[in-house]
Amino acid sequence: MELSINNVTKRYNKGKTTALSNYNAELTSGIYGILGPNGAGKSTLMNLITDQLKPDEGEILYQGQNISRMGKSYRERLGYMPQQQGIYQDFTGRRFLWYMAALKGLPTAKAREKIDELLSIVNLSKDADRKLGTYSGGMKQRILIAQALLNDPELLILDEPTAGLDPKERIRIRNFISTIAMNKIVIIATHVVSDIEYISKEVLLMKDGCLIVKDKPANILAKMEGNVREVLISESELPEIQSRYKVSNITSDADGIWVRIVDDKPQNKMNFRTVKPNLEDVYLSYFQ
Ligand SMILES: Nc1ncnc2c1ncn2[C@@H]1O[C@H](COP(=O)(O)OP(=O)(O)OP(=O)(O)O)[C@@H](O)[C@H]1O
Repeated sequence: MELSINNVTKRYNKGKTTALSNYNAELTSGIYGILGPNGAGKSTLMNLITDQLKPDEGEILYQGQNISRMGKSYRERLGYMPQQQGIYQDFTGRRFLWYMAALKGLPTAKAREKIDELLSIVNLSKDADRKLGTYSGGMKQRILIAQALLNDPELLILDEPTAGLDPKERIRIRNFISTIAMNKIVIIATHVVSDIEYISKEVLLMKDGCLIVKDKPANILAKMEGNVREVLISESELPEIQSRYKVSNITSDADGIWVRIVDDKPQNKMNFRTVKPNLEDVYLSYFQ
């Protein structure tokens, strides 16, 4: 399986806004985390990969073929979970999956088998006959993932799969995604670092429509080694630290306030100690 994004540029507003600029990436099976702040171009990239938008320049190839020319044979291989918008509140979970199976053209016998299997995988068998309007945020996200899996996709696109969820639900969704990712290209767009930190084969950092980093999380973290520090300070020192450094975390305990900063050469006499970087630190160093 191979998805190639070749020199793709996408503009809006009659060319005045460049949402994606000369984007290049090769993706093979595994989980890819696309990380970037609001407006970085993640949704534009998702819409291009799902062939809902056409590039102004460049092309996207799946197994060497231009996806725009593959039409139905591409859609049959694609599963897409869009950002959660008004989902059919009066449908039960099961009816929603039947409806989506019909839209995807699944034969009835295959749909029946698949719907039961997926309801069980996303742990909604017991709630399948309740209306979606009564589902929690996490249950809605899980039924949306289930619909994206109805056609056994080779390519699974998840746009902000944990939006609006509490930390417990977020962990559950993240673990769930990593269990269904076998033999697929899974692309997760998010601005929540913890969604992808431990499950991604590669992380793609996006800024202003450009791909600025594409690498394994371990390699990205290795490059930050030595640049993340902690220091114990008193409350009165906090404003100066905050104005001088990129602060990635503040915690207080009985001894004072622990501040975590990202900086390669802190110009301060304080007792900084070097700590192991995490992806939050990386995100901060690029996006603050
Ligand atoms: N339909 C549109 N018309 C005009 N400009 C658009 C349109 N869609 C997106 N843009 C602009 O393109 C840029 C990239 O937007 P995009 O929605 O792809 O970013 P994003 O990373 O998905 O952001 P978010 O995390 O907020 O969803 C932004 O400057 C945005 O304002």
